[in-house]
Amino acid sequence: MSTRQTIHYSVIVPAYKENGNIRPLITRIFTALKQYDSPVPAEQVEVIIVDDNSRDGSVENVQALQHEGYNVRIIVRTTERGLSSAVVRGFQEAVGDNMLCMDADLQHPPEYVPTMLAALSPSATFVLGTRYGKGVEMDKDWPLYRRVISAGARLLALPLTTASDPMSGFFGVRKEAFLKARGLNSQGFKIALDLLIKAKIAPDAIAEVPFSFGVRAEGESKLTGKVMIKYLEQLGELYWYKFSSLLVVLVVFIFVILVLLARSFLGSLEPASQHK
Ligand SMILES: Nc1nc2c(ncn2[C@@H]2O[C@H](COP(=O)(O)OP(=O)(O)O[C@H]3O[C@H](CO)[C@@H](O)[C@H](O)[C@@H]3O)[C@@H](O)[C@H]2O)c(=O)[nH]1
Ligand SMILES: [Mg+2]
Repeated sequence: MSTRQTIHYSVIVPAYKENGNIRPLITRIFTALKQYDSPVPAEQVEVIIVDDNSRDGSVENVQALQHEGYNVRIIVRTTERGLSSAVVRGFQEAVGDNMLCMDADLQHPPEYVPTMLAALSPSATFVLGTRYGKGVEMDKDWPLYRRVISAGARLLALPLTTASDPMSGFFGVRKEAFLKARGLNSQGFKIALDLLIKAKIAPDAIAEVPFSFGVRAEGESKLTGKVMIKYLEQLGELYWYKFSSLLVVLVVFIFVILVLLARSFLGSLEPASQHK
């Protein structure tokens, strides 16, 4: 049995009404970790499900998995809701220094968990599962409207980060980098983007792991129009966060130029007034 001291890796799974997906998710994660070539030992990994009071049997399901020896626990929130804040809560509760976030619905392949966790290191403080890497593609069954939304959202984030897929919900971060982030936006869906900017992750500290984004195994997506509006609000906040100091410098620069121009203009008028 693992003790807190031996846990170096924490997998955080935000979940809302995902009972049907929990068992396959947990068993597939640990099966992958128990493979002989897994770069990460299964005994060093805990899984934390952050559930927003789904009351769909998820708690009982997790208890059954615990009895079978899986290192998984479930946090049930009753006063808060939302994907990003659930992820932040999971990161705060995590014992491991290497933390991974993944969806419950099996769209993020559990077989990638060992590679994603192993990609984190003191120099690679952020790992991003990317759907735009070499050799991968969105699942061919992904509806066109989702591809269009995803491409548009990605385009709007281009000025903010060099990461190829900052919209991804499959990502990891080192605890020390997470703790540096101030004022995380816990309203939206895009916690990875928020972290990349607010934890000031340098481009060369981002490891990217290409993966193919599957279709949801069970249940329904929670990506609604409201969530998309929240994303636009989040983008506005991040643009301000990142570029407001640049704006101040620009305004000061323009002001100095105007003062210099005014002085030289007034200077050019001076000899004429002296001849009067
Ligand atoms: N605790 C909690 N979990 C939530 C909530 N809303 C969603 N989740 C969980 O968050 C995960 C993703 O939710 P989905 O509803 O499956 O989202 P999606 O539309 O498939 O979006 C995914 O792909 C996007 C990229 O296109 C990602 O940006 C997004 O983060 C997510 O991974 C699932 O495990 C879901 O149960 C919530 O309010 N509370
Ligand atoms: Mg999904």
